[in-house]
Amino acid sequence: MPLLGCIADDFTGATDLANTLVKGGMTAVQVIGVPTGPLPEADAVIVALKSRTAPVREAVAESLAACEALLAAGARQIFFKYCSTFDSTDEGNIGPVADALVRRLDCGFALANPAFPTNGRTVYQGHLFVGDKLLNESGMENHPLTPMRDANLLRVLSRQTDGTVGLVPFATVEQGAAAIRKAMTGLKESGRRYAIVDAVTDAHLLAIGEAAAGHALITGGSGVAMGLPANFRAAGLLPERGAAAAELPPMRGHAAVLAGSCSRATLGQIGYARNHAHTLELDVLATPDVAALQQQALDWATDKLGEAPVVIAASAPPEKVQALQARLGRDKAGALVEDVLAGIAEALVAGGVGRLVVAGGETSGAVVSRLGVHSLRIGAEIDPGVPWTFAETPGLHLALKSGNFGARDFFLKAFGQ
Ligand SMILES: Nc1ncnc2c1ncn2[C@@H]1O[C@H](COP(=O)(O)OP(=O)(O)OP(=O)(O)O)[C@@H](O)[C@H]1O
Ligand SMILES: O=C(O)[C@@H](O)C(=O)CO
Repeated sequence: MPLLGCIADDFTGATDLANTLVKGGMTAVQVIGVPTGPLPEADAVIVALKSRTAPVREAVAESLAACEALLAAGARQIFFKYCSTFDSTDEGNIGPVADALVRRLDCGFALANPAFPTNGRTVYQGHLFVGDKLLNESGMENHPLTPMRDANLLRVLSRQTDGTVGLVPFATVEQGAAAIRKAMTGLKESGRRYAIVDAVTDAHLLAIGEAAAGHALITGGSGVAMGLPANFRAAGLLPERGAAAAELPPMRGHAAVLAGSCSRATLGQIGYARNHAHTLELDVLATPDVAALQQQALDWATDKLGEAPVVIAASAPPEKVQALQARLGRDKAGALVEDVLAGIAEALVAGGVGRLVVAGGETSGAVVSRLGVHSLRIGAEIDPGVPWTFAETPGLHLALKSGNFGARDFFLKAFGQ
């Protein structure tokens, strides 16, 4: 029976959350899509959806179905995981999904906190920063699917919900769990449905987690989950598991990287790989043809597969992404690239790749679905927010890298190179 039931709006976000929980000593399994059968045994079950950019009704329906499955399995608390850069549009999907979960759980209130200080995401006076930049000046304003042009999370969330949004400010968070709990209760009693809670350090996140021990629903990035294992331990529900929580079978097979993220971090990692690994950059704008791009990649990779990774990227800088979107439309452009990379993944795995890194949440969703992966067991962390995972079917080690995560050498470091 899971202690914590999680609903993640994309696949890399799901592994990021699972990673945090495993580091906190919980076992965690990521289930792909709304579960249809019994849930796997783990302290935390994370249902990974591809709902971040889905139509609102679909995102809400799938999230509610996931919630039902988690509650039916006995989950004591529900966690709605979204991106640490609050990726969404004015239509949703963070607000509508959170609204539906608040109603389903009849809790009237939930905190909202995307902070992840280790990866540079902090929230101060309700404003989200990426490193030393406001969200809307961080590169996220150019995101292909969810451009973020406002750093004020009270405003951003207010546009997506029919409820109201309050703030638990830095000065309160600094005072610790009791003060945060009191402030959240006050906001709930005054009719606020959400509280954006400031957090600049991990200590803040631990205090927020402690303050939310009794909450039916928590919403946020993986950071705010840091404090949750301690709550279950304090309640006598979670034994000490230590490193055993992160054990995976031994790695085997060739190594490969597929990149579909166009984030600054991923573009930097591709730049590094260009000089340190076999790297192919597909020009989707020049050849917007799924079969031709797949053939090009597979012909190129065939004599290069081995211990060292081959890196295949469709990623492009903002002007090229915009040009393809102008030609095909935003969704079609994204879907075409996802289709290309999913097909390449399928052929690479059939050709002996057993260790695969995928960069980008939407991209990971497309690849994992194509490979017929049902669930992922979470292993050790490579870089903050990105663990190795193991998929029993088809017997593959996968690392699903959030677009903006990982050091410049991530694509080599993942394989110990
Ligand atoms: N050259 C390109 N032109 C247009 N769209 C592209 C191109 N390359 C990739 N894309 C699309 O951009 C989108 C990138 O989203 P994805 O979620 O994979 O990355 P991300 O948003 O950086 O990662 P994360 O969600 O983990 O933060 C995908 O839909 C992908 O297909
Ligand atoms: O929170 C994050 O930044 C990531 O886990 C993510 O959701 C990227 O898609």
